[in-house]
Amino acid sequence: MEQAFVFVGLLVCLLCLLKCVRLSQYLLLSFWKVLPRSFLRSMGQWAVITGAGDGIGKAYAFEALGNRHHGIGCKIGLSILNSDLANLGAECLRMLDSRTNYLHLDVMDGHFVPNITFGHPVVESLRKQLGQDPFFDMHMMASRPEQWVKPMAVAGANQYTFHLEAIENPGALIKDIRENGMKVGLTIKPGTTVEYLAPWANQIDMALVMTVEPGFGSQKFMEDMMPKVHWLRTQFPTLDIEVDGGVGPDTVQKCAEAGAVPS
Ligand SMILES: O=C(CO)[C@@H](O)[C@H](O)COP(=O)(O)O
Repeated sequence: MEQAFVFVGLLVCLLCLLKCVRLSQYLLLSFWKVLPRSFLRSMGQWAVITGAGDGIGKAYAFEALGNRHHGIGCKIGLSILNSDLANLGAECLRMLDSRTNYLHLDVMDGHFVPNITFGHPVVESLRKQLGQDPFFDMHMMASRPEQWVKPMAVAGANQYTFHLEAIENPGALIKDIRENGMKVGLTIKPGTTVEYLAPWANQIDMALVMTVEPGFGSQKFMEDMMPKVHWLRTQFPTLDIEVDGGVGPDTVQKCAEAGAVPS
């Protein structure tokens, strides 16, 4: 008899716990406006980036590949770098219509990399045109990434990814990004050892492995960067890993097999 009471009590506790979890998820999705609902629902997946280097059509095909039953099962974030920048809003809408999971926005300052793209004013205009839902993943190829945290947050960025090579004190920058309501990404160039990410891996939301020299789209995928992805997956099984540069239908499987998608 006593055991029956204990069993019923445990069952009631389990049901209450389940209700609490569902209530907290509802509250998180309903009141936490920092991230779009669609992204909150997709949290915990893995991201692979492709530019439109081979034309947006091919990138769309790649996006479909990523979401079809090819066993890849990761998020696809199309880079806007190679799109028609004179029609950026329309190009972003086309990418969103192709069901890209998020938009990868490449910010280049002409100093950290030998190229210039756009800054927070463009981000603000895109946010106004595209609405609050699309997730903006900012790839900051800038020498002073600490300078742009607040302007990008105010403009409507959701994730702020900075280069380890560009900062003396990643911890302070990580703190500032979070205090400005954005997720934190940390990235390394092909020439940087992946182990340098380790001290920060538990403080960030995503690690980005560059598979091209940052600065330009349409470059050749550097397959020798895949051991970095494998190392990250092995050391940090739950960390979001993003691969960026020359990723497309012919290379995405290599990213997945290396660990950009959890086993
Ligand atoms: O950061 C970069 C280039 O520096 C990337 O985000 C590229 O924009 C990706 O374009 P593809 O290499 O896929 O064409």
